[in-house]
Amino acid sequence: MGGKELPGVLIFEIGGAAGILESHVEFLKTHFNLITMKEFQKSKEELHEKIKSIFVFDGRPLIDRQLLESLPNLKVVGNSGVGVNHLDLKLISSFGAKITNTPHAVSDSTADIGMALMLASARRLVEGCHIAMSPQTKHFAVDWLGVEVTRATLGIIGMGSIGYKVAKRAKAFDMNILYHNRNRRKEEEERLVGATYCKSIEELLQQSDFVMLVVSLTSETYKLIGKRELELMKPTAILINICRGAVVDQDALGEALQNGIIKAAALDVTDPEPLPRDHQLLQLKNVIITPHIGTATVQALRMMTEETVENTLAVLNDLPIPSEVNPN
Ligand SMILES: O=CC(=O)O
Repeated sequence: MGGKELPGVLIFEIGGAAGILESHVEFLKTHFNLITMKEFQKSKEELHEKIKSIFVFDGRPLIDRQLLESLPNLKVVGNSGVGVNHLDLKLISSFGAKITNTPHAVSDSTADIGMALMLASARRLVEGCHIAMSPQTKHFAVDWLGVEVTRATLGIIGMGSIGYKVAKRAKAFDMNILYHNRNRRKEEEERLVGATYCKSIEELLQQSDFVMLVVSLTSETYKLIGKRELELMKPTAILINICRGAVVDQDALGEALQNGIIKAAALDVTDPEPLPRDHQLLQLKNVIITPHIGTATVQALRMMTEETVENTLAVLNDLPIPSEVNPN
């Protein structure tokens, strides 16, 4: 006779850019009855009632009131990734569903991208690459110099799990580490030996050679770095953003880069993504932009899926939830 029915999980699709990886499907199917948005849209209420969870990957499926109203037994929305700014947390929790995310899975890969962008910008890797690979190049004439990250001062804004992993990596480069966080992180300071807490962002901005943004996007961090903050930075400083584009006032950043207020910027995130093709940041030589690839590794994706499964099973089985997001 048939065994216990697996809980239904709504997913956007299998494969494609915002879909569950084909290679993860077998593992997921051992725990859940996966229902794609296409199947869901064609289905009747009976199937809606089976859905206990939604897996959100790369911001999809979009969760609005209409979708929530059609899922009477929804218990949990499991976001793959740490940032949840694309979810209406209050709305979801008003339907009695919990929200989870995957902070552990993403921290190494995102910290790696932070270091990669910092090094690439400091050593002008992208410009160098174009010269070395251009069909026009006859000999290597490079009329600029990079700067070294070794022994430079790195200011990290946001000392969560990603900020901490960045700091650990920066230690290996003998960098002097400053950090700002809403709350001082004494435990991290002890483990990092020598990392200095800056109570004010201003102090960090004034002293840093590299400023790395690693905060969540909230109403408090929206355009946290604007004209005033950029003007506090050294003219030789480089800004690296690996969290969310809207943490920076991009118009002010474009102006600052054009007018020599800061030296360069390296961004894995922009607002919107991608930027309109005529955006001023795309015209500047002292900017590197990557297409939000902080978590785009084989390992991170596998761990994100595993962490989402653990969170979801914990909610469904009334067990302690490893990573629950507070809707407030
Ligand atoms: O952007 C990536 C994440 O939020 O994990």
